[in-house]
Amino acid sequence: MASTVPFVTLNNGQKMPMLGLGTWGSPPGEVAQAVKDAIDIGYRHIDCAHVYQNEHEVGEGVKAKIDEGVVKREDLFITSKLWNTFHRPDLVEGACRTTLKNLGLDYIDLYLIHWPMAYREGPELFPQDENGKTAFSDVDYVDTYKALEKLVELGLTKSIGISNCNSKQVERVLAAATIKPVTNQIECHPYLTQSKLSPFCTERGMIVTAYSPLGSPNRPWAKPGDAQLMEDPKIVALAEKYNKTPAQILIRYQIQRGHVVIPKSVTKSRIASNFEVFDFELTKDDVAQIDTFDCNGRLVPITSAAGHPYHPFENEEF
Ligand SMILES: NC(=O)C1=CN([C@@H]2O[C@H](COP(=O)(O)OP(=O)(O)OC[C@H]3O[C@@H](n4cnc5c(N)ncnc54)[C@H](OP(=O)(O)O)[C@@H]3O)[C@@H](O)[C@H]2O)C=CC1
Ligand SMILES: O=C1CO[C@H](CO)[C@@H](O)[C@@H]1O
Repeated sequence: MASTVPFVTLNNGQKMPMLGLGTWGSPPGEVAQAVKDAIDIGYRHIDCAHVYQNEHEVGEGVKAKIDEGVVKREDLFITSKLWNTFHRPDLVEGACRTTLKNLGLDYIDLYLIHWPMAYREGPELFPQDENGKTAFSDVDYVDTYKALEKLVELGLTKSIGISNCNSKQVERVLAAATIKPVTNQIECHPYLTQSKLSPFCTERGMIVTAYSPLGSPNRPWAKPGDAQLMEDPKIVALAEKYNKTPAQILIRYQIQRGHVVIPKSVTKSRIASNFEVFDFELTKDDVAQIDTFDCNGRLVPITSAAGHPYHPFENEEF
């Protein structure tokens, strides 16, 4: 029998498992099996997105485990995200229904605005102008958020939230929200600890979901010679101290900060070992030491959207 994961209670009372399976870059032909393995191991939370272009296969994995009777739909917490080309309020419901169709579900548990920047509406996920630059749209993410609220009323998603929003953007959404965002899903790991944005969100009743917690070694723009978080001697030393793997230290670090964490893997042994993080505790001093590794080392800077008026990491306070 698989072990269970602790939950956080969201600001609407919904329970969210603190550990989930990431699916960005999980390839066709592998991701359905990864989802099935994860559910067998005990994962109950899957992080998806339309732009990952694999929701159909994620859904196959989920369906297989529901059909086998391993889990019921209500045991699972499935997140998806609205891509940047669907921010115009009249496109939001259709985009969510497409995701539901791909996943083979009647509802999702959480729907996020993936980024605050809107891109030109149309069939391409990464539209470009005549100069090869990302083509923007001027839709305000607050208007998009108001359209997400309607999805809750329609029963298409239980909760809604935001992703990649800086503190000013969080404030703007909160000021307009009738239904509060439950989370801000943001990059978080020892090289980018989010020491200001994390408490800023939690003080406002929003959970932080930490993405790229292992340092996203397979991000497509990684260059040879880039620092590898899991190979950092300071993390390796902590792993040796606790007789754990570097990945387990990095996942546990997030959990002890009260963050939800969504490491990605398509490797069964790693999916399993990444789950073995509830049988040990980092000392307060070790958490504080990891906090000092921050070097503003952002791994997902979305430079392709440079110059967008809503780019969250340009001229941000935090
Ligand atoms: N909201 C947003 O804008 C974003 C959200 N995300 C979400 O967060 C998830 C996680 O972030 P992501 O950037 O994918 O990166 P992670 O930090 O989770 O790293 C994933 C990589 O680490 C490898 N890995 C996993 N476990 C281990 C292990 N125990 N030992 C060694 N290597 C390991 C995986 O390899 P392998 O699969 O081959 O085992 C994969 O290459 C995403 O998949 C996505 O769901 C991510 C980025 C942006
Ligand atoms: O979640 C993410 C990973 O994939 C996207 C691009 O393909 C990123 O923009 C995004 O942050």
